[in-house]
Amino acid sequence: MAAPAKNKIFWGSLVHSKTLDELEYLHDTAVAVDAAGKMVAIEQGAGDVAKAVETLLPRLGWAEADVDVVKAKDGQFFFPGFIDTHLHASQYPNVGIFGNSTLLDWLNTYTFPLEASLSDPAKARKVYNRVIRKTLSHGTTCAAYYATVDVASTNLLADLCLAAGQRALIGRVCMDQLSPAYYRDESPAAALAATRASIAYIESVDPGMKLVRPCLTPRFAPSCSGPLMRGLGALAAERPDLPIQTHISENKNEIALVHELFPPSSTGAADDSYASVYDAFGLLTDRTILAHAVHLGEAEADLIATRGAKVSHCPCSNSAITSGAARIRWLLDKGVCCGLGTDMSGGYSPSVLEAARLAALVSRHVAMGGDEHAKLTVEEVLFLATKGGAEVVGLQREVGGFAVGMDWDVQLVGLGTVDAEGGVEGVAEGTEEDGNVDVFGWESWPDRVAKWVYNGDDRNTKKVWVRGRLVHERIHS
Ligand SMILES: Nc1nc2[nH]cnc2c(=O)[nH]1
Ligand SMILES: [Zn+2]
Repeated sequence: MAAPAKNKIFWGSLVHSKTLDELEYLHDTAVAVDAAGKMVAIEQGAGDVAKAVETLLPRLGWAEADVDVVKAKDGQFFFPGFIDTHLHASQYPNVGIFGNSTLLDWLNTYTFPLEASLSDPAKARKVYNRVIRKTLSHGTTCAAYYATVDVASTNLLADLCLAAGQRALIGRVCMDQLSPAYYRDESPAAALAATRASIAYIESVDPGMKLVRPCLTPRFAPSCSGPLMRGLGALAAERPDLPIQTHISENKNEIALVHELFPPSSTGAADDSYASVYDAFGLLTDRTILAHAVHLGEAEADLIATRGAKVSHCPCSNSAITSGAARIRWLLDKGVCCGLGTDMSGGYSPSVLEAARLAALVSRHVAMGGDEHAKLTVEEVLFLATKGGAEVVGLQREVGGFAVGMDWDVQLVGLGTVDAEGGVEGVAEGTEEDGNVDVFGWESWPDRVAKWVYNGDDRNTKKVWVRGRLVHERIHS
């Protein structure tokens, strides 16, 4: 049996987003985290870890023996865990396998056969365990997962997230049309019953939805009939505590298909936009996570902003399967809340840091198209990866930054050797385990963070906690 959770005090440098375009650097800072994983005190400027502990213990009424102290080495920093706002756990074995396909042929060729095969519980266990471990090792403390149509394996994903300690939204995929007969819900009623069954199971294994929560998941408009979307809209109204996730406007052929399948005369929508289809079925809400949003028109982007729906930007996937370049600055300027998604396996990388880097690069391609204002900074992509993502998944009060009352969902980042003190014991400077980022010691903190964003990887993610529980540690940390 696992040892009971203890109170903890973390000490060192902390970096997090203050606003979209500003990072805050807190040095010589101690954070007290109670046994439930909540930050209960933040103390700056004690001078060293011992003095910080000495100050905090009597104030909190904690005995020294009941507290674990975790000190970041010089040059290391605590950073909020990443939020992956869109990924398909069931597609993980296919990362990197997409050839020259685009969305609709990619789904039929690569994706549906793999997802269908995960109704084999042994295979699902293997795939889900791997994707959880891999994303944790890249600092993803919270993931908005799509599982498959199959209820049992969807429920298994929730079980495995709980066991590994990863915070997650778990979506049983709803789809009752336009996929092969071997992989779809039999009817709208069957899809709704299966969704309810999965919700009930996930609530039973994590009653307070402390770590995992069910997420209503109409795959995307083309694979859901009108009656299924209407039923899901009704369920969304019945359960205002549950998030909703789907795809929107990723690929031009997909959009043409939506126009064909859902003319406004069939839905009662105000116009023929993709967003209006979801809106007509009650699925465009402030709890809705819309992945991609690449080819939105002006009016539908305004509708998304008005409804308070959120966007998951997936630059790796949008580039890999040549969907297009999403205009994130344009969406942010409209007040649309955005986060980042790896969208495995449309995207090939499990890393939200990579997604941040690609968000910066794709924004430069948008800028090269004529809109200089489109460029996203290091500060902005890190905001999307953490605070923005937290709001996208509806957990902005719990995670995404450092504040009393929030949960300790945090990664410890260590860059290449800074000096004898900051280096990692047993790791020689410039070796593979030292990582891809070389820090010479004269860089400012913003420059170090920029080097991490552009050159970092999982070797820099030394430790990861969710709700105060250590859920990943590199051998050399
Ligand atoms: N990228 C991506 N887009 C989709 N649209 C519908 N299903 C999918 C999916 O699995 N991946
Ligand atoms: Zn997707």
